[in-house]
Amino acid sequence: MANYKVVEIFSSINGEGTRAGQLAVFIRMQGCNLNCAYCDTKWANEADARFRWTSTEEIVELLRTMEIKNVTITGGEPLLQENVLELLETLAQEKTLRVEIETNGSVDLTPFTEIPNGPSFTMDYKLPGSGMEAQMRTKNFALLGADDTVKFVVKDYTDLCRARDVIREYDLTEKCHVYLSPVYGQIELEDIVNFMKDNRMNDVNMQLQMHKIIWDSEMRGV
Ligand SMILES: C[S@@+](CC[C@H](N)C(=O)[O-])C[C@H]1O[C@@H](n2cnc3c(N)ncnc32)[C@H](O)[C@@H]1O
Ligand SMILES: Nc1nc2[nH]cc(C(=O)O)c2c(=O)[nH]1
Ligand code: SF4
Ligand SMILES: [Mg+2]
Repeated sequence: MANYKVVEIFSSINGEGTRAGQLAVFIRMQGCNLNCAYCDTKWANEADARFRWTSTEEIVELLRTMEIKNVTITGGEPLLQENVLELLETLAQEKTLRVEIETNGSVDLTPFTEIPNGPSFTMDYKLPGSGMEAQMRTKNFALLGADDTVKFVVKDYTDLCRARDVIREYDLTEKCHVYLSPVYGQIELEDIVNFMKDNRMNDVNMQLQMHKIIWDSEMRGV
């Protein structure tokens, strides 16, 4: 069976997404193909980041003992782990779990969206402020459904305008959940609200990362 490069596993409340505020187990995988200017987990992306090879069975066993329904697989970029499809297929058979993937928008979601009882996806669309927009795979939008989310992490006015235009161009609010989230500490929060009002951004959710409010913003494992 397969092993994965896991840099941390912890339980907390989910600080982001449609299940924000609910207990969740986080499985953070090592490594990423992007290098977003604002990334808050750069430490996990380094090639020499300390990871533990963790098997599918170990993960299933741990989740059973933790008795927490929500599982968020994140990173780094979790969908780049070799054999991660096996992990997702195995977790799909654990009927009590609700699995969510945080993914960076550059990875083809096709094989992962075909899993019966598979996970839900929170896919970032990386905006100009990240420096990574050229890597975005907009074909993924067609694969997303009502349980999935497209998330825009915004740094400034240019990012807000681009997010608005992408939401409109692909009619995202008709397909899935849509979130706007500030790059932590880099944009006035009320500017986001005013932009949403000015642009009549109905069906879009603004969201703050709750864990960075509850704990120190640099804290790991929360
Ligand atoms: C660390 S990433 C890992 C998953 C995947 N690589 C991705 O980018 O979606 C998890 C989420 O945190 C967000 N994020 C990273 N750094 C952030 C920051 N400084 N402020 C707000 N959100 C941030 C990302 O945009 C993404 O939505
Ligand atoms: N509490 C908490 N909630 C989260 N939701 C998404 C996270 C992530 O890093 O992907 C995260 C995280 O790191 N901590
Ligand atoms: S894609 Fe995600 S993990 Fe990778 S650099 Fe960007 S925010 Fe960080
Ligand atoms: Mg995080």
